[in-house]
Amino acid sequence: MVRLGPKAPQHRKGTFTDVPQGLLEEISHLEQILTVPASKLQEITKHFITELDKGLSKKGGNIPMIPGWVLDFPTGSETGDYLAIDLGGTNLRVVLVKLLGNSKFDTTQSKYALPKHMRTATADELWGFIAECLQKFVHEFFPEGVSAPLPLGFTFSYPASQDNITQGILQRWTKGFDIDGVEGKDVVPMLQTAIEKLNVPVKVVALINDTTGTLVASMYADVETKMGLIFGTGVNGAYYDTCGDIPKLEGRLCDDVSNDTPMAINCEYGSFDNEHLVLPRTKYDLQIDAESPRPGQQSFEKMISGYYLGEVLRLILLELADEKKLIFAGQDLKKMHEPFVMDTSFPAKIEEDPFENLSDVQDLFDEKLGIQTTVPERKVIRRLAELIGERSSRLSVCGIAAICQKRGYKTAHCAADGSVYQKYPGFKERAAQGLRDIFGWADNEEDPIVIVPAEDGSGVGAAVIAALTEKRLDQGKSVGVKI
Ligand SMILES: Nc1ncnc2c1ncn2[C@@H]1O[C@H](COP(=O)(O)OP(=O)(O)O)[C@@H](O)[C@H]1O
Ligand SMILES: O=P(O)(O)OC[C@H]1O[C@@H](O)[C@H](O)[C@@H](O)[C@@H]1O
Repeated sequence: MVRLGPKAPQHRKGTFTDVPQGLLEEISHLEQILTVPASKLQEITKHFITELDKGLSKKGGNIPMIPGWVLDFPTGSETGDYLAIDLGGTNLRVVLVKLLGNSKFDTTQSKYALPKHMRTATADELWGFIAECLQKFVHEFFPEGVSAPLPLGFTFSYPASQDNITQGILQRWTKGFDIDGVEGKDVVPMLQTAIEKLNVPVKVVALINDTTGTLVASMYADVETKMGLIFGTGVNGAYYDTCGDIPKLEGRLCDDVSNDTPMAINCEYGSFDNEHLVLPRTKYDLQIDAESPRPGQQSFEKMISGYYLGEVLRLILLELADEKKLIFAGQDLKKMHEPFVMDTSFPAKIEEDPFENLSDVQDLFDEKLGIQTTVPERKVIRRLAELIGERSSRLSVCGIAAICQKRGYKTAHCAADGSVYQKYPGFKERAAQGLRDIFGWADNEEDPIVIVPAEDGSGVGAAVIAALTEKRLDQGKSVGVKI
């Protein structure tokens, strides 16, 4: 049988014969609560579809389903020079995009790690940090200065409501952010003020979510693109609906917009199942939620995204060591008690260890946590990382399947970005298997719906959306609700 598309990763060949019975029993319990069978994926997807519809209704629901005011498909012939910034959960990027037309583009970019304290800094510190990064970038790449302010596409990777493309009212912080004075406010004037304070010749012309940018950038380069996806610090999906299928926009659209006018939707589906009806949450997920700055929010994201995967592993290991005294006897666990001390590269590196004695895992725990591990303990650590990684990959595709079934896509290129998609070992193969388990495709055929690497959504996507917006404004067309 020839199976096309990625295959599930090879499990370790080693055995668990040297693992003590008590620990074996714990592992089999954890395998039970962390494994998501095909039937469960199908049940979750079914509920996901009703939640997507609810988000577009007048009444609303758990999933925000934010109209992104991108009312045209990219043609691939957009041209011009645009600046873009991308405020993600881990990094700030500044990108200069030259749209060359013919689906081609050239980018120049700089990446600035968000200072660790930024999640709980003041609003002025946040906007000031971004304006300074912009100032450095413009000084470096435009040393002679500019004749007119550079148009900027501002990619803001948080749920922001928009009545038009140059507005973004932050609904709530996610990914552990908790900065006062921003929620409920329009972030565009805040950034523009900070830019003007430093006399940086830049004007914000569009506010974009990174996932909408991913959708548009990928469609600019590949017309088969049906959705943009982020599996990074956070998780999200974006796709094009049509204005006539968005009940909550009824009576709010301008005359130049008809029922079949496309509308990019920033789903913000990290909040899926905040009512806890279908997701198989464990006590570790409940603890992460309770201890987060926004308990009760982003239930789906907290089970699967980059910001949290290492934390799930840490909580389980801590329970096995501290409470059950089954591992790390006599070790100093002080470091391991630090919340979020394990970022997602931790389980990723554990799953990547190619050695049967897991010597890379030994080094990781020794260097990062000061913990000496035995071979049986490392085998348990490895199995836990596999369970957490596989659960994330499989749950992650429920949003993809729900959008495809809602829109009736029989085939699709689903453009994905983010470090978990790009770097987490086995994510791609496990995600592809999850889609097969949901759709039950025949074994001897190519997968009709595939996850493909996205184009640079927060850079090129922001530039293409800025170009589409400028074109609409030049034609006197609307880019927001009826005033
Ligand atoms: N090797 C890795 N494998 C999987 N995830 C990783 C790896 N290294 C870092 N990460 C996670 O990826 C997330 C950063 O995602 P990325 O998409 O690069 O940034 P952003 O979310 O700011 O756009 C962080 O949560 C980090 O824990
Ligand atoms: O690119 P990042 O930082 O991983 O963000 C992914 C998603 O993270 C979610 O928490 C945000 O609400 C979304 O707006 C965002 O798209």
